[in-house]
Amino acid sequence: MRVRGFSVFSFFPDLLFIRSRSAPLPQQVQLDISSNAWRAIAALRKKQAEEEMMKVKEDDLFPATPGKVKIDRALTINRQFHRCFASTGTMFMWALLLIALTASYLSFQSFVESSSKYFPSNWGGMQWEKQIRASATPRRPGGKSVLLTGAAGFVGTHVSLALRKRGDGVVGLDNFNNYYDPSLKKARKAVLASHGVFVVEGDINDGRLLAKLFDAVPFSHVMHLAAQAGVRYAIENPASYVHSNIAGLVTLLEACKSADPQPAIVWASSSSVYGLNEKVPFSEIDRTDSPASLYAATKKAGEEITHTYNHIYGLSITGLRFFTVYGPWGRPDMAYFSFTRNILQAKPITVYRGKNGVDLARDFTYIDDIVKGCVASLDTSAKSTGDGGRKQGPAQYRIFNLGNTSPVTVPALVRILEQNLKVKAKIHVMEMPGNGDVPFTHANISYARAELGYNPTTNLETGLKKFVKWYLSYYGYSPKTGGKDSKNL
Ligand SMILES: O=C(O)[C@H]1O[C@H](OP(=O)(O)OP(=O)(O)OC[C@H]2O[C@@H](n3ccc(=O)[nH]c3=O)[C@H](O)[C@@H]2O)[C@H](O)[C@@H](O)[C@H]1O
Repeated sequence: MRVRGFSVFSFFPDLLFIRSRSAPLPQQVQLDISSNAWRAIAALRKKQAEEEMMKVKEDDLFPATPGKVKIDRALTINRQFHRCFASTGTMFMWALLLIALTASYLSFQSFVESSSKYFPSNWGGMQWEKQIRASATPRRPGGKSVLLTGAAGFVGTHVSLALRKRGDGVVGLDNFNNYYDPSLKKARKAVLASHGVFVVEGDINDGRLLAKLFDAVPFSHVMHLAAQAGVRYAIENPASYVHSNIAGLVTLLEACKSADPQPAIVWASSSSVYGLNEKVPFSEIDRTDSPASLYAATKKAGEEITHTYNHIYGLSITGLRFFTVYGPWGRPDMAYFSFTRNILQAKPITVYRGKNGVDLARDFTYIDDIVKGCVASLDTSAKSTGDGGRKQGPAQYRIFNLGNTSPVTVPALVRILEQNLKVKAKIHVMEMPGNGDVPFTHANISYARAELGYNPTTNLETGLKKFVKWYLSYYGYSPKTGGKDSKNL
């Protein structure tokens, strides 16, 4: 109880008074008490003795007889009130309580303010709402009104454009984070804007923003593509996967479940949920309980979480397991993209190899095929059955593989790039590090074929040719300068 050589009781003898009424003070504390404090205590004790005397007198004046019950009760309340506040010690306790309450209120206020600071509100206002509504309005009879998260991402941009081009209304949402070059995301946004798709800059974890969007527009569908992607980056930044792929997903589902009408939801899961599964090709009914990365684990968690919202709230859910999607406007963190950049800059590339020298293989799937699968999923999704946040009947729940059904090894991918770029790669081969990769992926797409009419038609040679063409034109690569005039390389 000592503060820098002083006793707290020296400053607040009432504290000691309160303490002394209940139990004797430890010797050390008693020694610390100044004579002023003792004088104050003596005065307080005298006052307390007088109060006790008063109490005895009142009890004598108003004995508890049947005829005087009313007066007794009133006086007793008065007396209790008096006792409660008369002692300075008790008053001190009330003051402490008041201070504590005020402090908790202020800290709550600052928590609320800091939460809204975390999600900068560069949204809202009449003009903003007008843009949202215009972008969400379909331009064909029976057109959909889609909220598309991750709209400035690779798959998000392509799906938004496809929907807009056929006359659906699309409002994009993207947080433009810096997982990879945000200028590429801004460039995609500009393309979308030129086609009349408005992209809101915001985070799927911002429940206020989501509520505002659903207030402004009765979205018929949500295409949820916002996520923390990348398998190996989860080693570096695990929290970002939990933030986007779990917390963000739940915040979005909460908004969807409360929306009126409830939208049907189509969202991006991943081939990585098959993890260490060795049965090929991977089928939707295969086990998915051995993820090899945190990314895979969060996508698997997403499948379970969406199932819960389907079961409890009647949300219509379609999960799409994408298989290593590639193409123009792609993701710079992916192998085909970073290999292209390095090959053009005459830098070495690292090609991982599996156990026993076996080449790694992926069921690389071209973006246009994926877009067709996404649009078909929206078109075949049933309505959600919930109303006013409550389920009114069973709702649709589906999961589809969207792959290409023809895996290609990573060295074969490099050879195709070399042919298209007309440059020989400097290849550094190393054993696959144990950081989340799986040796191969291979999709069985018969379910998607039957239900969605999904039919991938682009092989890796054709797809990479289109990618390289886009890459060279986007980055302004000129063979004459050896790429030295390229932007963002
Ligand atoms: O289908 C998915 O669910 C995932 O697909 C994608 O993951 P991956 O299949 O791992 O693609 P990607 O990184 O292009 O590596 C391709 C191959 O190159 C090998 N690889 C990679 C890098 C390198 O430097 N060297 C190398 O050999 C590497 O070992 C691998 O064998 C998405 O990124 C992911 O977000 C998710 O959607």
